[in-house]
Amino acid sequence: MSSSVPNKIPAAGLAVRGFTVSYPGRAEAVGPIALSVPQGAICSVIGPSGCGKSTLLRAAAGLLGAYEGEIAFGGQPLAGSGAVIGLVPQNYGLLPWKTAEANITTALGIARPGLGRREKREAAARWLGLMGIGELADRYPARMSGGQQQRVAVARAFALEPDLLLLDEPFSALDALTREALQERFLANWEAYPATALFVTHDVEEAILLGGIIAVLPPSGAGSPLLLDNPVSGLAPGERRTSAVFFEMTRTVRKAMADLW
Ligand SMILES: Nc1ncnc2c1ncn2[C@@H]1O[C@H](COP(=O)(O)OP(=O)(O)OP(=O)(O)O)[C@@H](O)[C@H]1O
Repeated sequence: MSSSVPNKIPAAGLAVRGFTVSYPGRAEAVGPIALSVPQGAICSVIGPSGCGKSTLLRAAAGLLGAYEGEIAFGGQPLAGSGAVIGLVPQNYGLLPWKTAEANITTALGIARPGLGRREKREAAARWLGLMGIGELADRYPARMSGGQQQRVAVARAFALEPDLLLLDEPFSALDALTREALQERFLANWEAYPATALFVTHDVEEAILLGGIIAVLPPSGAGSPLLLDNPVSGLAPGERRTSAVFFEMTRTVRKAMADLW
C-alpha cells in the first residue's frame, strides 16, 4: 500500500526531493522531505506540529527565499515552470483592504491576465457561491469570521483554475457540519478542475476522505515521509465516510503516525 518516491524526476506532477530549510537561529534544519504526486492527484499531508508542512507549501508557492533540494513540476523546476499556483495559506492570506470579490478578481488579474473585468467578476461570484458565501462578495475580511475568510481563500484558489493547489489546513476554522459540506464541495470542485494538490491537515479522517495519496511526515530530521496509496479515493465521494475501507485506512494511517512520530 505504501509507494516510494522514484529517483528520476517524473515528467508530470509534483516532485519534491531532499527539501531542507535552515532557518536562522534555529539549531535543526526542517526536513529532509521527499514526495511525489502524480499530475491531477491530491496528496494529503499529515505530520506533527513543526515538522515543516507550512514551510514546504510556502516554498512550493515561491514564498520562501532559500532552501536546499528541489521542487519540480511537470519535470522542471517549479519556479520556472509557468504553473499557475493556487495557495490557501494558514492565515488565509486575504488582502484586508479589498472585499471578498476584489480579493478574487485581483488574484485573477495576476494569474490570468487575459481575463476581462466582467469575466473576473463572474468567476468571483461563481466561486463564492460554490463555497456558500455568495452574499459576502462586498464584505471586507475584518468583518468576516475566520471560517468565512477561509472559504474566500479557498474560492480564490479555485477561481484561478490552478495547475497546482496548495492548501494549508483550509477547513480548520469551520464547524463540523460546514467542514463536511465543504470537504464534499472541495472534491466536486477538484473533479471539475483536477489540479495537482497538496492538502495539509491535522485531521486523519479529512486526509483519508480527500487524498489519493497520504504523506505521513515524521518529525523534522527523523527520516523520510511515508507515502500511502489511499484506496478510499476510488470510491464515490458520498460513499467514502461510511465504507469499511475508510475505517481500515484510518487504522493504517494512525499506525503510521504512531510508528513515525
Ligand atoms: N520564519 C521562521 N523563522 C524561524 N523558524 C521558523 C520560521 N518559520 C518556521 N520556523 C520553524 O520551522 C519549523 C517548521 O515550521 P512549519 O510552520 O513549517 O511547521 P508545520 O509542520 O506547518 O507546523 P504546524 O502543524 O504547527 O502548522 C518549526 O519548528 C518552526 O518553529
